[in-house]
Amino acid sequence: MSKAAEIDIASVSKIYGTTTAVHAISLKIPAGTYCCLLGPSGCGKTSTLRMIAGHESISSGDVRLGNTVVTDLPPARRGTAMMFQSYALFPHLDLIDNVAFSLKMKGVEKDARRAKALEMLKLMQLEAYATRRPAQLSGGQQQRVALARALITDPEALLLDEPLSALDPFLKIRMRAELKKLQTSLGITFVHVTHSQEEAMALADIIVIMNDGRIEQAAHPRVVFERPATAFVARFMGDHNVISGRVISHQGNRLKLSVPAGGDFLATDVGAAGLSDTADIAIRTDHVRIGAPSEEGLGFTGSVSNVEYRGSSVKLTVNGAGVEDFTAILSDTEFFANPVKVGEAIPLSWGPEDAIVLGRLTH
Ligand SMILES: Nc1ncnc2c1ncn2[C@@H]1O[C@H](COP(=O)(O)OP(=O)(O)OP(=O)(O)O)[C@@H](O)[C@H]1O
Repeated sequence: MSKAAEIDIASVSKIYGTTTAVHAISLKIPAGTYCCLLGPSGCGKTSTLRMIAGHESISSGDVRLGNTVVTDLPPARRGTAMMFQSYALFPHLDLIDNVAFSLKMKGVEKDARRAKALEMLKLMQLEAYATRRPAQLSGGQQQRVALARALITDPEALLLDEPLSALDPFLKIRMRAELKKLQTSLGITFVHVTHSQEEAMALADIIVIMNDGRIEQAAHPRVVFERPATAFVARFMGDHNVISGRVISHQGNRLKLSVPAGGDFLATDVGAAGLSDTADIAIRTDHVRIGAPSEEGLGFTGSVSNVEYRGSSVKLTVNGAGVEDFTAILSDTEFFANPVKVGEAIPLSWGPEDAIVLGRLTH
């Protein structure tokens, strides 16, 4: 019953006056995918979403939905529905009529559209409020009405602009699960703009990480986490130590990096890099252990500058070998078996597969 559509974004740019907000991005979002556009404020996520929706003109390039080029189509003829961050509900209508509104415009008969609207409200756990007006709801409830209203049009793709940002933390997590369940049961393509790494990791089949109007990486969350493509992705997703230095040797898939006034580090080149005489490597914080390395370059000795207890884990910050604020996340069991203190000098190490060479975007 679902009618999902692939979204094909081909060399799409957005220029506002003298600002290029989106630089010729290309991306294919397969039909039925939950896609999160993730990145810092101003990176071009919302502009990209609004160009897919048709609420913003496309400066150059094309957007295709299924087999249709929608670049010049108005929003209502694209087969997409957008859920806005500002809920845009009608203040004088009750929830049922708000949600049923687009069906009314399509000429759907009253009982049928009200029944469908009530079904959508039930999906959002709002049936008890069906006869209220939007002003009698909390912000979070209003947002769920907006979601119900977008979905009632039976879109091929639902576009969501920061849909969870107005909700309190508990509701946010509950609604996050609801969104995923909804997307899975409807089977349609969701494109969801978010600032939150955690939200994107929890929801997405594809995370698209944007920076300064460009796509740094588009991949499954596990790939993004395990194989960040660039230093930006590794830093933005967190849980990696990113070290920059000068390349002193590169043999097979093994690279040796020298940090100015510091130590040498080994990393595995997984093929992403277009290497120059400098390189960035990423080391997973949760794969670092206290202890001497098995091989020179797979660890260093440094001074503990901070110890942070996190319940099931402990976060250590260590300075040494020319690296500031190197992070190691140890399990609580591991840490408390041999606790260390601030100011102590400790050896840290990791395995050859835990340090990878990062690529760089060529613009
Ligand atoms: N209507 C506009 N006129 C001029 N510049 C704009 C306009 N809309 C956005 N921009 C600029 O384009 C860039 C990208 O904005 P966009 O809203 O797409 O980013 P974003 O990643 O969604 O940011 P946020 O997370 O803060 O919403 C920013 O530099 C922004 O200032």
